[in-house]
Amino acid sequence: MGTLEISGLRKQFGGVVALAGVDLTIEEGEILGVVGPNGSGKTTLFNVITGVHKPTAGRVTWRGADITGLAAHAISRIGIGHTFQQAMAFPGLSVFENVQIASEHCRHARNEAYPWPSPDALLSFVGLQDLRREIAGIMPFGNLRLLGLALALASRPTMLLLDEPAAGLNDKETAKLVDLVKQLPGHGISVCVIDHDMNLMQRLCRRLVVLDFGSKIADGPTAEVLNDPKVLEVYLGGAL
Ligand SMILES: Nc1ncnc2c1ncn2[C@@H]1O[C@H](COP(=O)(O)OP(=O)(O)OP(=O)(O)O)[C@@H](O)[C@H]1O
Repeated sequence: MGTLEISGLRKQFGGVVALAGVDLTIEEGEILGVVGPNGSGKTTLFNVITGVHKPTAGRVTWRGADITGLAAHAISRIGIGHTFQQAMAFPGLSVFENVQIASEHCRHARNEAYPWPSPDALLSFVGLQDLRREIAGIMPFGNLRLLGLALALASRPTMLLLDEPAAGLNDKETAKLVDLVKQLPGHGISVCVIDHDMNLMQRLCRRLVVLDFGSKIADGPTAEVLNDPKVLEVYLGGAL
């Protein structure tokens, strides 16, 4: 049994079918990648898992418990954290104050294996300890992304959903992010990541899922999925 199991997940916005009945398992300790063309349902999948949207049909279970349709704060409390495409820091506060507030807010979340006992420990993990007094709103974009990761980790998750974590980062910043994310399973945090960057996905994920028009069209080892003729044809127009 996986940590997070999704079955028959469907989400419609009026006449638009964003998810057309998706089955998906995220295993303990893995870094799973979800890819697909624009509009294929990736962000909707995250939004339904994290309680931003209620599904039209289907079921989400977490360690065997039905969590379908729970509110976002309840999903966060059981240990499913997420980052946003846009960094969600308080712009007028310092890096340290942002992480302190997030840590304080989530201090009752249960995660016995949580490895960062203080905001400074978290800042040290993401490499922002020397910038702890910087005002978040005037930080360069790459550092803001790292702060976004620290804020997500402050919720003491045992699973983290990352939505396009490397968008807008340069090669050096991306390498740093890859290094950090790859360490997460070793800290007891499973990861599911959405991104368009296949190079990034190959470096991060052993398993890839491909969505197309709200349906899963492939699920397996990354190299196999990227050579699947169906994926090449439907997702990449025949050439990767
Ligand atoms: N809140 C909403 N209201 C109406 N339609 C929506 C809403 N959110 C998503 N959709 C539609 O659902 C479909 C799936 O969108 P979604 O954002 O999940 O795709 P995506 O794979 O994340 O795309 P991208 O790669 O461009 O971020 C699209 O047709 C989109 O227009």
